[in-house]
Amino acid sequence: MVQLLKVHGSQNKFFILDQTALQTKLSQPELVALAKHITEPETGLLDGADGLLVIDDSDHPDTLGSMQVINTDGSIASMCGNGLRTVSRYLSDKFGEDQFKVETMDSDLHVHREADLADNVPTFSVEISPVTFAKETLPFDNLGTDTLINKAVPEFAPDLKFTAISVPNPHLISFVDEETMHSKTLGQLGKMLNDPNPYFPDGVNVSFAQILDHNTLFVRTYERGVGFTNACGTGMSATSLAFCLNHPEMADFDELISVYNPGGMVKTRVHSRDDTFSIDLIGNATFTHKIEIPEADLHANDLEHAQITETDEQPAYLRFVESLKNQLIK
Ligand SMILES: N[C@H](CCC[C@H](N)C(=O)O)C(=O)O
Repeated sequence: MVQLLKVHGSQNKFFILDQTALQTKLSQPELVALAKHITEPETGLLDGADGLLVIDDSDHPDTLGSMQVINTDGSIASMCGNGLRTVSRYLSDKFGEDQFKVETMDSDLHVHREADLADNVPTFSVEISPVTFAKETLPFDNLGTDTLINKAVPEFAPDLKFTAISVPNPHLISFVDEETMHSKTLGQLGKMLNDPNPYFPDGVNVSFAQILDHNTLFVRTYERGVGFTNACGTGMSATSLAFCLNHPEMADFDELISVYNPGGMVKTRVHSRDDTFSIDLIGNATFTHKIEIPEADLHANDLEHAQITETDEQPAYLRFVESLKNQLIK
């Protein structure tokens, strides 16, 4: 029997599979097939999820493992901020370390355990980097510019300004008012830029942000390869950087920024050192279910015999979200 986990960061939900626990690791096609199946709301497990996080060994210095990110459509992402917090907790529990690195597609990222955000809400801080604005790194094209920083793009939306950042997965960000936040614009733009289009050939995660107060945002994201999620860790991180760059009167580098989202809240801290940026993403790493399944069934992508045990962490997380509402209302 093999154990998988169902986890979330700000209720951006994932399944975690640790390849090192298998007699025979799943092949890449088997991993992609499993990701597309297990995350399906109807035919998957536990009403599905926003992706599959695959943990494996790493021989890089100071790392305790590697993370691969597979979206619900089977596409591979170079990074996942909410997911990396849950992978960090898994590796921390497995090896008894609280500060280490995790190998990801583009770089080995520093992670460490933080004090719990609330009772029974385990919390981690993860490094989001490398950060670039160059169009080749997203990639984007046909926008008449090599970098897109707080610029109008009428082709996207008539009266919004946009910022494009890769962290290193691709993000397109716009600061909007309440009415625009709750309009159909985000969904329409997210779909347009993730269907075949002349601007983002690999697609892009699209985030709308509302400035609530000094160092305080609300962010909603339409994710590449997934669609709307409760939160997008790399999206909230990239948006925090855009916040510091585009609204310096409302946001401070090196200070904690509270980023509320439909799934809860995370904190970010944006660092700028001689023209390179990185972001600390701090938030919950909640494990909601343990799943036991025969290894052969995993290879066969057969979920019929999965045995599921719920943990006591989701009620604790919901109490944390409830406490936020009181904070926000003040
Ligand atoms: N959909 C993203 C990957 C997951 C990122 C998100 N879930 C996060 O927490 O950063 C992409 O294709 O770039």
